[in-house]
Amino acid sequence: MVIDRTSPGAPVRVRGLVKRYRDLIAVDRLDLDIDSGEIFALLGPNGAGKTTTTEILEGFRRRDDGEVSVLGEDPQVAGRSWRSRIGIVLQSSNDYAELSVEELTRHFARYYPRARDVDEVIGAVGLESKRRTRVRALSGGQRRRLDVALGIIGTPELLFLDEPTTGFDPQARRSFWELIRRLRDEGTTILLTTHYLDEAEQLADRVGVITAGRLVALDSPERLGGRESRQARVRWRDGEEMTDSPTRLVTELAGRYDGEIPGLQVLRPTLEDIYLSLIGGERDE
Ligand SMILES: Nc1ncnc2c1ncn2[C@@H]1O[C@H](COP(=O)(O)OP(=O)(O)OP(=O)(O)O)[C@@H](O)[C@H]1O
Repeated sequence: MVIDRTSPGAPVRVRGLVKRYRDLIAVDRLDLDIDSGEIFALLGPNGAGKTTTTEILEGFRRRDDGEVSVLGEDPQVAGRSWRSRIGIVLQSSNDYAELSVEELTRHFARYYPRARDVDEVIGAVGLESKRRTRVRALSGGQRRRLDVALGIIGTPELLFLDEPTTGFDPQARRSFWELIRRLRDEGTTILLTTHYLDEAEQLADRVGVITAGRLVALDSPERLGGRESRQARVRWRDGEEMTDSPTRLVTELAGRYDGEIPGLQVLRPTLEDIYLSLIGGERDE
């Protein structure tokens, strides 16, 4: 199914967003644009303001200042039809312990004017074999997958994913990533918050890093924080060197060893290395 977009312009546009909790400034004049059809990952340490920001975008929290437009409307006043165009992965399934996977998914589908096919969605999250199982008998990771199913059943134009793969086994994460890419390819815009940097690397078209309620970096995972121009670490059995030109060093080493360089590794900074340097963390090699 391909999304038919009714609102022109960026699906998410935030200008000067401020949110205070008493004397704590949780979001501090944040500007953010999320483009149509992209996967945008919002990263930041615990307490950085990610949940506050997403919940303001979802219309669940009020802001103190700034402008927010989500699918062309102000989430603070937007109504039911707007809500049916966004998807949120909540931990909803826990509230329906006695329903089966299929019953619950069908139940949610009825709320949406453009619901996806129930069987297709259950298949997409890999729960076919649990179709008739009650929610209370699902494992933690299976429940989370069901939550994802409930978040996408309405064919949302904009999907919010808050730490979606917590508790997934590695295989389930891989197939979840595939599903998310497929949704993006169909035209869904996705806002992802995650503490898994490999997930952001795998999925995100762009990454924004926030600390203390402010956006401190914004770029593609490959370019974030000048990543592509950082030095590489060349490591081999007998040594290690930081260099701007790893190819030249490796060629030289190959000559030195007359062929295979024992234990050769060329290491570029990972997204996690870059992230930690951006938020001021240090990491031992
Ligand atoms: N309802 C609230 N009342 C008071 N303070 C709050 C409330 N919600 C959040 N905060 C504070 O606002 C700041 C931002 O919290 P938020 O939940 O947005 O962070 P986060 O980036 O989502 O963190 P995490 O990665 O831990 O989920 C924190 O210092 C938090 O203690």
